[in-house]
Amino acid sequence: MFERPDAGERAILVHLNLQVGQEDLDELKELTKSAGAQPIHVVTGSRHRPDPKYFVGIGKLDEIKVAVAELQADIIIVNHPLSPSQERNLEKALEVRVVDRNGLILDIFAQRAQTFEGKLQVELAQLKHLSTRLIRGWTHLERQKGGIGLRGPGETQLETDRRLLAVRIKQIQQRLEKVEKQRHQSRSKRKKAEIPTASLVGYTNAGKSTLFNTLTGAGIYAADQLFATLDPTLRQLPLANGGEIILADTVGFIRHLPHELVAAFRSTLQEAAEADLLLHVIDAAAEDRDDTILQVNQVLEEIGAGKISQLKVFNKIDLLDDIEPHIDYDADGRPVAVWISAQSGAGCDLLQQALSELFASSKVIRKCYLPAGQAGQKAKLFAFVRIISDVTDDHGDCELTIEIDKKHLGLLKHIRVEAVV
Ligand SMILES: Nc1nc2c(ncn2[C@@H]2O[C@H](COP(=O)(O)OP(=O)(O)OP(=O)(O)O)[C@@H](O)[C@H]2O)c(=O)[nH]1
Repeated sequence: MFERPDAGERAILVHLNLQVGQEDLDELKELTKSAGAQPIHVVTGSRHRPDPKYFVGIGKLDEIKVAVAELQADIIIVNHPLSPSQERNLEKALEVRVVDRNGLILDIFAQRAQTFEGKLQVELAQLKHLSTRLIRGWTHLERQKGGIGLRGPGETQLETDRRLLAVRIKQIQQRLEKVEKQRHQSRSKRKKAEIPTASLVGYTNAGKSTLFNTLTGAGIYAADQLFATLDPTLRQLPLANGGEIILADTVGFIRHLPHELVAAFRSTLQEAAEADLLLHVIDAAAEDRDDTILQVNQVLEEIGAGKISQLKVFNKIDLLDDIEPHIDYDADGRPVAVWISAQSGAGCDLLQQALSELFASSKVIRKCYLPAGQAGQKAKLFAFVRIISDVTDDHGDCELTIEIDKKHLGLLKHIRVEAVV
């Protein structure tokens, strides 16, 4: 497993201007801090194409070597994906640990994951990342083995490591399958109960968890670090119109989220893909605000959630001078954006109002069958529903077509009911 950087680990960042696959240097600094390390120096350069052996050129390698010695760096973080052999060659040449951008993001995810499922997902992604980096003489698994019965007779170090990895990967996959099944079941139950779901999505650090907490009063971990949330958390949220929805907090998005992570978090992201509404939380004060909106929409496309309707939530307006909380409506009078501060709570009542408006049409038509002798049930129903038709036959059995608010559907649970489209 990865050893994660201890707090304050001194990191030199390496960032090249390449013709393709350009990454953002400021974001790398934020990611480094999120991992608990301290960016002490940046080495930049330009290359037409990465060097196959070291990723950087020989001249740049020397420059990094000098910086490592002078600044007593503990780790090099390269702002690009490295091949396993490039990572190894760099470590050998520089004699410090080298992590690429994907490894860094995996490390942050590993530190943040809080629930059982999140931890399993991260471990799986890490092991897969590691399995591509196993070579003869590689001793990262040294700590994990050595237990009696763990090493087979005549196995080389590499074979043992490979075998242990494969066993662990399989174990985790099996456990994840179980958890995913449970999540699927709980989603189907919610669907059956016709409780609409809204998922909070947004660029990492936009303020999703803070908003989730403000709206639902839950004590979820929110920190000024990227990716504070890795596990979706579900809460019931009563609306101003008397209805209710399920609110789901999801993992923070980021540009070029490593593919192994998208795969690892498939079930978590599925929560967003199956929502009735996406609350797209945006840091209104961020300089690259429009770009983050595009990046999030791109990830949503990738996970099959591109067509779900969105309510944009422009957050952190307390950091802007001239914006008061308000709702933006489209030409049809449908709320499309709400401007709020999740931290101070300003505008959260407007967000509630917008949600009530969006979920206002919660009435459904149902056909119910009441056997004779259940007049009491009928009287109860009359108080909550609009009766569209009421036919009683010779035996006293009754067939009713009713319009009922989704939130009162529970009243029908002891009666035979058919959905009427
Ligand atoms: N000034 C200000 N800061 C806010 C507001 N809302 C959230 N923050 C801060 O922004 C930072 C990120 O908030 P989170 O709620 O953790 O963000 P997130 O989108 O859940 O982050 P990830 O888990 O990384 O996806 C924290 O330091 C919050 O205190 C706000 O309305 N105003």
